[in-house]
Amino acid sequence: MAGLTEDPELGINDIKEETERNNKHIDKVVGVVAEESVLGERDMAPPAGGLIHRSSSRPQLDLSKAAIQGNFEERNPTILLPNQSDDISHLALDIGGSLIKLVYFSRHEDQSINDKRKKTVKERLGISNGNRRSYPILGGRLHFVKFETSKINHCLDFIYSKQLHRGMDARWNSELPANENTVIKATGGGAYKFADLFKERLGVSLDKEDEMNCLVAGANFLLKAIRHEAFTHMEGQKEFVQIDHNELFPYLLVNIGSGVSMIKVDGDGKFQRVSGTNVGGGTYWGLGRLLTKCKSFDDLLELSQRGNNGTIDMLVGDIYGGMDYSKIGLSASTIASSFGKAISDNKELEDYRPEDISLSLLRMISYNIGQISYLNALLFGIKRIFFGGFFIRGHAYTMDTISFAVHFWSKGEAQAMFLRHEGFLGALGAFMSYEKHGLDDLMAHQLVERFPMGAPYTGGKIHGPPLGDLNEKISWMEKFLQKGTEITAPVPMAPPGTTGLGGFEVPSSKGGILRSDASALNVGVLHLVPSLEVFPLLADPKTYEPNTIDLSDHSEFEYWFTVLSEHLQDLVDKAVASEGGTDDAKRRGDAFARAFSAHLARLLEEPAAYGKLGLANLLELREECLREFQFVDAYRSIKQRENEASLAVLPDLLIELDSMSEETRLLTLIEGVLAANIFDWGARACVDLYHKGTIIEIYRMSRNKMQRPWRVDDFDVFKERMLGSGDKKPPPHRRALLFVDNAGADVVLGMLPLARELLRRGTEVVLVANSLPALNDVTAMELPEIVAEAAKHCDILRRAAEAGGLLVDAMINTLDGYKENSSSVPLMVVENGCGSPCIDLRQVSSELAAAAKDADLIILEGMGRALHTNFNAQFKCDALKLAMVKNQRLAEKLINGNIYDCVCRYEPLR
Ligand SMILES: Nc1ncnc2c1ncn2[C@@H]1O[C@H](COP(=O)(O)OP(=O)(O)O)[C@@H](O)[C@H]1O
Ligand SMILES: CC(C)(COP(=O)(O)O)[C@@H](O)C(=O)NCCC(=O)O
Ligand SMILES: [Mn+2]
Repeated sequence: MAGLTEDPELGINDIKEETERNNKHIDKVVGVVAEESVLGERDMAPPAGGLIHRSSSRPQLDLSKAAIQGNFEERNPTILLPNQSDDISHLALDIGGSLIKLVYFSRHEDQSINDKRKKTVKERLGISNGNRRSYPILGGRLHFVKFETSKINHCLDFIYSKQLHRGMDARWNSELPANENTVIKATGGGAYKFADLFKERLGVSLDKEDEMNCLVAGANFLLKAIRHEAFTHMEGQKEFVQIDHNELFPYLLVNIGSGVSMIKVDGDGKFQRVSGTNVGGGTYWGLGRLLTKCKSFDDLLELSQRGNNGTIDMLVGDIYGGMDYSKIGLSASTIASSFGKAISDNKELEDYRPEDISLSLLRMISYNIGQISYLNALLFGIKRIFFGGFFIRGHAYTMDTISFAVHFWSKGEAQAMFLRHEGFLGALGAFMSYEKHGLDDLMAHQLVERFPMGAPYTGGKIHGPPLGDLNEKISWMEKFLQKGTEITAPVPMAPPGTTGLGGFEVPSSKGGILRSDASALNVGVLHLVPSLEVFPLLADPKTYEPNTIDLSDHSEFEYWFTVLSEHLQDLVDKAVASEGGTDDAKRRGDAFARAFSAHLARLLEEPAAYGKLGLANLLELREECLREFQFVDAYRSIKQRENEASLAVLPDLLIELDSMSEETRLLTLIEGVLAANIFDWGARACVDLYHKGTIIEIYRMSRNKMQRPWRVDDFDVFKERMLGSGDKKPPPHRRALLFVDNAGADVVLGMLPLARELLRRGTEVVLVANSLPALNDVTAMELPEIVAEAAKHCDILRRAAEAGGLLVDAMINTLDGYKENSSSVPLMVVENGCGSPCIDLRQVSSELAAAAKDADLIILEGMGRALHTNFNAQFKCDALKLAMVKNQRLAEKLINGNIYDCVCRYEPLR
C-alpha cells in the first residue's frame, strides 16, 4: 500500500530520497512502507559520545515570584515564571518493549490580529481578552508519532531534526543555546534503559514517570477531552460512543502492548493494577515472526486476513465427528484447542500455511485477553472495559474477537470499547505530567483534530524525514502521485469467506469487509484553541449533533464523495486563479487536488478512519486542505465582483422596500434572503446557472420564482412574533444574531436589508461571519467594508454601524455631522471561530459566545449552516432557519421536495 504518513511534516522515506537523488529508481516508491525514517544527514543527531556534556541535576519548575502577566480579571491569565531557568520541553516519550511513542507540542504562530473591529466589539460586549490559558499554552498542536524501539536511533534523529529536545524557548529562538538542563518526561521501561543514550546523543535528561500512572492519566484525558475517542466494534461495525464525564468511573483499562496490564480505574490518579498477562502483543508478533517468517508486524496481521484457522486449530467438530456439542452450547466450529491440530504426527511447520498460523495465533491471543479482561471486570463489578495498546492496531478482526469474548462470557453485561489513540496512552500521560502547561483541564471544545496531508494512511507512523517547507510537501505529493495511482482506487478486498470464519463462537466479521490495513485508524494532529467555547444558546450541548447528514451510512458517503470529486477541478481552477495563475499556484493546486483526493479515497475505504464523520467534517476538510497548500481565499475575486454588483443595486432595493407596508416588507425581506441564497459557488447546480446570466438577472429570476408556501414555511408564525396580530404589538427582540452565509447578493441584498429592518424595529443586530474564508462565504474581516459601503446609502445602517463601532476606518470622511448616535441600536460584526461552510456550535469564538449572552433571536442562513448543520438544533431562544436547497438529493431527503425549494423554519422559544 502506498504510504502517506500521519504527520503533516513527514514524508515517505523512499520518496524523500528520490527527490534528493533526482528521480532515479522511482519504481521503489510505492508499495514500500518502511516503519521508520532513514534520515538525511542534515537531520542526524550527533553520534554517541558527542556534543553536549552531562548534567546530573534534575530540574524542577521554580515557581518563586510567579506573577500573573496582564489583566487579573482574565479567566486564564498568562503566568510568568521569572525564576524558572530550566527550559521545559514539550515532548514526552513512552519507550516500550516494542515501540517508542512520542507526543509533542508545537506552538501556533501568534495569529491574533488585533484589528479595530475586534477591539470595538470586545469593548461593546464587555470581553477582555478571550480566555487564554496559563503558561505556556497559548494555542498549538499536539502531534503523535511512533518508532520501533529497536530502531531508537531513528527516533533520536527525528527528535534532533525537529529540535524537540530543546526547550520551548530555545526552539523558538535559534540564537539561544540548547539548555543543558532540559528534561524530557518519559515513561515505559526504555526511560530507564535508554536514559544514558538520550543524555549522550541529545544532552537531555529523561524524567521518569510511572507507567501505570501515565496510562491512566492518558486514558482519562482522552476520554474526557476528545469527543468520540471511544468506540465499540462488533461484527465489523464501529460505533463511536460519547461517555458522560460523570459516568466514566469505574472502568477497566486493558493495555495490550508487548505484555498486558489490567488496571481498575476509579478516578483521576485513582487506580489499581489488578491483573495482567504475559501473553500479549509481543507474543503474537514474536511467535508469529518465528512461525511465519514475516518481516513486519503489519505483514503478519495482513497474512491473518487471508487465513483459515480451521486447518490448525482443533475445533469442537473435529472432536465430535462434525457435530455440535450443543448441551454446553458449543457449535462444531468452536475452537476447542488453539493450535490443537498441530499435534498431528505427519505435518511439520512447512505444511501449514503462514496465513492460517497467523490467524490462529491472533484469535488465540485476542480471545484470551478478552476472556481474562472479562473475568477481572466480573471480579470487580465493572461494566466497561477500554482496550488500548498498539497490539490492537485498529484492526477489525482483533477488536471483533475481543468484543466477542467479552460479550459472550459476560452474556452482554460488560462492554468492550476501543480508543482511537490506542497506543499513545502512556506517552500522553507522560506529557500531561509536565506541570503548569494547563493542558489537563482542556475541554473537548478546545481541541480540533485535523488531518493534514499525510493523514490518509495509518496513524502515527514515521515514514521519512520531516518535510521542511511547502515546497517539499508539494514535491512529496507529486512523487506520491506519480506512483500512487492506487490511492484513488478503492482498496481491493479479500475474497469473501477466506478469513477463517470457522472457529470459536464466531465474531462475524465477514471476510469480504476485512481489508488490508483498512481499519487501522488515523490519528490526526490535535489543534488546541483555548479561545473556543460552546455556543451558550444551545438548548442542550450534550445532545447537540451538528451534522444533519451522517456519513457512516455508506450510500450517503458515496454520494457526497462523488459530488466533491466532481467539484474538485472547478475548485482547483478557482484557487489557482485566485493566486494569479502562476506556475507555482498551479503546482500547489495540483498538490491540493491530490491530497484532497487521497483523503476522500482513504475515507471511502474506511469511513471511520478519522473518527466520527459528518458532511460538515468533509466540507471543512476540503477548506483545511486548501489552506495547507496556502490557498488563502480561492473565491476572493468572485466575492469582490459580486459584492460590487450587489452594492450597486442595493439603493434601489431599499427604496422599493421602504415603499411597502410593514407586512409586505417583512415577507419581501424573507423572500429576498431565500432568493439571494442561490449565490453559492459550492453547489454544482448553481455554478452551472451562473453561466446563464448576470448576477442581477439571476437574483431577479430567483426572486420572481419565490412562491409560497415554501416547502417549509413558518413565515406566518414568525410574522406574528414580529408584527403581532390585531392591536397587539409585541416588543422587539433585544438582540439578534444573524449567521450570514455567502458574499455578494446573499449578504448585500438578502441579509443586510433584513438586518436593517430589525435595527429599525429597535433590535440590536450582530452579524456573525466566518473567521476564515470558505468557498464564497463572506468573512468577518470583509463585512465592515461591505456594511460601510451600504451605509453610504442608508441612514439606518449608518447610524447603527457607527453605534456598533463598525465605521471607524471606512467612514472617516463621510461622517461629518453624524458623530454621536447614542440613540441608535448598534450593528456589530463578530467572527464565528470557523473556516467552513458549516458550523459546529460546540466550538465557536469567545467573541460570538459573548455576543450570544444577550441575544433572544438567532437567524441561521444558508444550506451549510441551517441545513447540513443545525437543521435539528434546538436553542434557548427564538430561532429562524432560512435556506434555499441547492441540491436535489438533499431536498428529497430532508424536506421531501426539490432543488431550489426553500426552507423558512421558525422555532420560537416555548
Ligand atoms: N509496527 C509495529 N512493530 C512492532 N509491533 C507492533 C507494530 N504495530 C503494532 N505492534 C504491536 O504492538 C505491540 C506493542 O504495543 P505498545 O502499546 O507499543 O507496547 P510497548 O509499550 O510494550 O511497546 C507489539 O508487541 C505488537 O504486537
Ligand atoms: C457547500 C454548501 C453547503 C454551501 O452552501 P451555502 O451554505 O452557501 O448555502 C453547498 O454548496 C453544498 O452543499 N454543495 C454541495 C452540493 C452540490 O454541489 O450539489
Ligand atoms: Mn456558503
